[in-house]
Amino acid sequence: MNHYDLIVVGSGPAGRRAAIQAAKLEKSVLVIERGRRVGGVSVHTGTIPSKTLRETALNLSGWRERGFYGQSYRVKQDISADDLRRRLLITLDHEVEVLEHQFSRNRVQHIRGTAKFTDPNTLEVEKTDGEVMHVSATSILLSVGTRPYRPTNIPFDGAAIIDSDELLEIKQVPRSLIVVGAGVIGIEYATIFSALDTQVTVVEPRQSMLDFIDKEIVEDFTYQLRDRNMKLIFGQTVEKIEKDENGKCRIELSNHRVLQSETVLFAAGRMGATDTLNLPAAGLEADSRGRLKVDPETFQTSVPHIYAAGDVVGFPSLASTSMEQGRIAARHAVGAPASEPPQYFPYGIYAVPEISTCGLTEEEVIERGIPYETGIAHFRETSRGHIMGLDTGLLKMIFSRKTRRLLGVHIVGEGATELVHIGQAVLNLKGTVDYFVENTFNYPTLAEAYKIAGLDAWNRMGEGPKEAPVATGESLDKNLGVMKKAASS
Ligand SMILES: Cc1cc2nc3c(=O)[nH]c(=O)nc-3n(C[C@H](O)[C@H](O)[C@H](O)COP(=O)(O)OP(=O)(O)OC[C@H]3O[C@@H](n4cnc5c(N)ncnc54)[C@H](O)[C@@H]3O)c2cc1C
Ligand SMILES: NC(=O)c1ccc[n+]([C@@H]2O[C@H](COP(=O)([O-])OP(=O)(O)OC[C@H]3O[C@@H](n4cnc5c(N)ncnc54)[C@H](O)[C@@H]3O)[C@@H](O)[C@H]2O)c1
Repeated sequence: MNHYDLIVVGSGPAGRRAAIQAAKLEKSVLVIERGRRVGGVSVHTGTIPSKTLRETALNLSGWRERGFYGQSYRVKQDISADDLRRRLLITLDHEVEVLEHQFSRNRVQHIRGTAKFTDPNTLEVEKTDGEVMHVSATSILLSVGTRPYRPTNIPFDGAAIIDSDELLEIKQVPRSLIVVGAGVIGIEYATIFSALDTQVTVVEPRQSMLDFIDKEIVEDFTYQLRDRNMKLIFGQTVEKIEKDENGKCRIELSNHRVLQSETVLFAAGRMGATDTLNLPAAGLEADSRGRLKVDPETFQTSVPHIYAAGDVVGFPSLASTSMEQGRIAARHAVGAPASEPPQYFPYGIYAVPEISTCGLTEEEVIERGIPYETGIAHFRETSRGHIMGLDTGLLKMIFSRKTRRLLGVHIVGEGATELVHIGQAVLNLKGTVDYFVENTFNYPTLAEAYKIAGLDAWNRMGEGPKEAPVATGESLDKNLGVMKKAASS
């Protein structure tokens, strides 16, 4: 039986970053992946496919040019599911190739098979041809990710009633789509298909959506969706989903309203993929959603040499944060602990339009009793916005009145997920409103919105002391706190 310094189960963002980190520290590393190709949910059914689909939909539909040429403008008249898939396959191939090359040049071994514990240091790997092998390690990282939540009362058929994995295999772009669940996955796909002129209805049991995002941004976003005829139904649960005699999906809501559509996307959350790991053999137990509890600093489970990172440990469940968690876990496992991560990480929602945010929301600032001022810029106020034909897009910054420090940046609109990093840098470097007022930005750019929003806030805050004091008593550790809290919850 081969023994390794570190065995990583799952080759998604957490697993791959952990494996390469440990290999760079000259440790022997084995990655076990049950999927046909390495990359995890992120590469095969999650982040990369959904973002590629979004980019293809926006390009082929001519969405970005409609500000100039009108709502009926299209680059390609009839967009088929094959059109959407073609680019997907090329992107995925490239991603896998890059990853395999990274593994080989860093001497990370990887095998295909499903891993399960036989004891706390040994895993049995069942390969696809039925062959079974055993491997052991000094440390083990579980980065097994999640799969879509599929309740038994939903009659999934892989064609008309589908989850987010199956969406990538649809045969045609539906004329009408009901999305159940207004979480990040539901909203991203709902708005992507709406950009393809599919008639989209979203059903969400809660009274609102995306509650972790600044309310003003969600309101602007919601207005834009309704303005283009998307139907958003809040506060209603789905009682029944069935197919009628014409093959149409029929959905009954708790208020007895009946909706019909060609396709239903059920996107009501995900479950940790821990069921096949035989956790009891390692002395571990998952929660009711299949997730593992870890020490938020080190990502160790209750069995100290077994680590868990990525979506399997819960919120924020992002590829970006998963990679960082994997790196921290691997460093700890091989005796080279990482330093504490910066306070803030960004959150990007690749809906149409994009939303991105970093730091505290206005609601959180109020809750903490921090005296504050906001600065707002509309993209239509920027010259770049005029050139691009943008009539929507909003950037909002929140500053402490006491210390002048930036507390949060929130953006909805074109390029939000890229633009947010300027605000993130200022936040983590503890910058103030004066940074935006005193620095020159490239012109014409959308980044100019930072200048406009900074000036907007500054006009109400007035001149500050030459050396702005560093914040005291304003704990700005929301993001880090969230990452730690989630890992320990
Ligand atoms: C539709 C969608 C869109 C998303 N968009 C974004 C986005 O835009 N930005 C972002 O940051 N995040 C996004 N995410 C989230 C992101 O994909 C996840 O946070 C990320 O993939 C989690 O990485 P992970 O390392 O935990 O493992 P995963 O990527 O989930 O991979 C886990 C791997 O483990 C393997 N595995 C499981 N059990 C076993 C076993 N017993 N033996 C061997 N192998 C096993 C699985 O086959 C899988 O390949 C999206 C997710 C979805 C579903
Ligand atoms: N851009 C990104 O970073 C990105 C994109 C997609 C997914 N993700 C990650 O993937 C994770 C999973 O996303 P998700 O959207 O599946 O989950 P989620 O938990 O974010 O959202 C699920 C939604 O479904 C609703 N819901 C729950 N039970 C329901 C039911 N029975 N019927 C109808 N609605 C129900 C919930 O109220 C919630 O609004 C997220 O945590 C997210 O971080 C990230």
